Amino acid sequence: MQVKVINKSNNELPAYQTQSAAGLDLRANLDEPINLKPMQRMLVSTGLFMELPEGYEAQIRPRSGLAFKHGITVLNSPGTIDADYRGEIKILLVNLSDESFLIESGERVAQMVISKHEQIDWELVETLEDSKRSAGGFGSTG
Ligand SMILES: O=c1ccn([C@H]2C[C@H](O)[C@@H](COP(=O)(O)OP(=O)(O)OP(=O)(O)O)O2)c(=O)[nH]1
Ligand SMILES: [Mg+2]
Repeated sequence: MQVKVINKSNNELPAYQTQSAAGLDLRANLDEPINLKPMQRMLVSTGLFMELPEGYEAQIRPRSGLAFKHGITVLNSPGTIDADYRGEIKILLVNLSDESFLIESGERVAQMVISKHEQIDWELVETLEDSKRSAGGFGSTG
């Protein structure tokens, strides 16, 4: 995959931490640490620019440990990176705890899953084929 990295303080590419991990951990790439106050949201730089292959997307997701221990999550989770996006990958973090959280440059603050996806063409019809579920939703199965 084509990747351009503009690093401020570290030059590690996002990496899978274990052999079969789905997510590549993303590191904050900062001039100076960010102190994220309770309920504050902030766009965090990664220094990464990518060229995803056509038909692929990347999702920016929270790290469970940060969410559990510190209430730090990705506000727009999962963030969507389009294949034609050429700008810097940014992470929209929010602090849902009642304590400030210090983000240092190089810290792994989120993860990115790269997946194949489809694009559809609409075909307008008058009626849809019925199914056992039909229009039942929102707990209709009990
Ligand atoms: O967490 C994210 C989400 C998005 N993006 C970048 C890549 C993506 O391709 C672009 C647009 O994202 P999205 O479509 O979610 O935002 P929008 O509010 O619909 O903006 P736009 O009008 O630019 O599509 O912003 C990020 O860097 N991080
Ligand atoms: Mg959009």
